[in-house]
Amino acid sequence: METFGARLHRAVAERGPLCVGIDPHPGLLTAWGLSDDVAGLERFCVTVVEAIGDRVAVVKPQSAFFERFGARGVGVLESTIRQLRDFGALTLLDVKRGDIGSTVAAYASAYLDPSSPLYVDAVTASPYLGVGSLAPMFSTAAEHGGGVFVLALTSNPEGASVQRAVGADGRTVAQTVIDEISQLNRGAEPLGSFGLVVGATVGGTGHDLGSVNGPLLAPGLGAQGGTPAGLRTVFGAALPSVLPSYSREVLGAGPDPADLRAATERVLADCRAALGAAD
Ligand SMILES: O=c1ccn([C@@H]2O[C@H](COP(=O)(O)O)[C@@H](O)[C@H]2O)c(=O)[nH]1
Repeated sequence: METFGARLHRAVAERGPLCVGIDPHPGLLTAWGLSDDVAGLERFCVTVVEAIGDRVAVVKPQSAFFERFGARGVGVLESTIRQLRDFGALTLLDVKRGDIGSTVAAYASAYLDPSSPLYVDAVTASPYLGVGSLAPMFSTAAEHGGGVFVLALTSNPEGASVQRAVGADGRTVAQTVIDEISQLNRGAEPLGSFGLVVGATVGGTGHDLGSVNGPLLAPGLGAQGGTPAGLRTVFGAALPSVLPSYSREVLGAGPDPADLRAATERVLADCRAALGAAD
């Protein structure tokens, strides 16, 4: 079975270093001329998937925007995930789960077990009950070729007070997370399956990302003010492992599929240039 790291490595080589988020904000539904209900949600998602699902390496639905419509919204999430798979995109569900280990095991079944209706290639996870509490996600991901992206240095300004707090061993909370994930990826080729979330907005933080050997998801580009040119300051030598992620910057170009594709091509070209990736 091919690991998530290997599948991601191949997808990025084929389609380029880009993740596009599906974040159906109420304001975007309105701007697209859609109703702020399940029918509008469904039309929004089908439009995005049909426009860019066959050309982006990773697509990241944001669970919150589906959950706000209850069971029917989650139904749309399920069908969106299935359609993305049919279009050949890797699916990363941004759901930021974390809990005590026995509950994390249930989250792992929900998202990383291929028999689940919400099965995706990878999820985001929160480490604030301890990275070790996420062990059931790591083991389920490893068993089924999935991936987990753990929050390290988030793009929002409030994150720093927790993530950059210094522990008794002199390391920040974020560096502890980085080091534990690096350990999980040790020896993996061509890339580990366990990633980190590091916002494109955080600037130079002095954290050592050089040994992660896994993907570094960089949200915060575009709408939150992060720029591809700024990625070098954030990631330094780890730049080749960065997976830049945009949501509103691309989605705001809709609803015309040609405009969504043009926005995707534009940000991809910017990211390739910033990462020094080949066309
Ligand atoms: O540190 C983080 C972690 C996750 N996100 C999520 O990414 C998108 C960003 O959307 P934009 O429209 O491109 O700002 C959104 O789903 C966040 O929940 C993040 O922004 N920062």
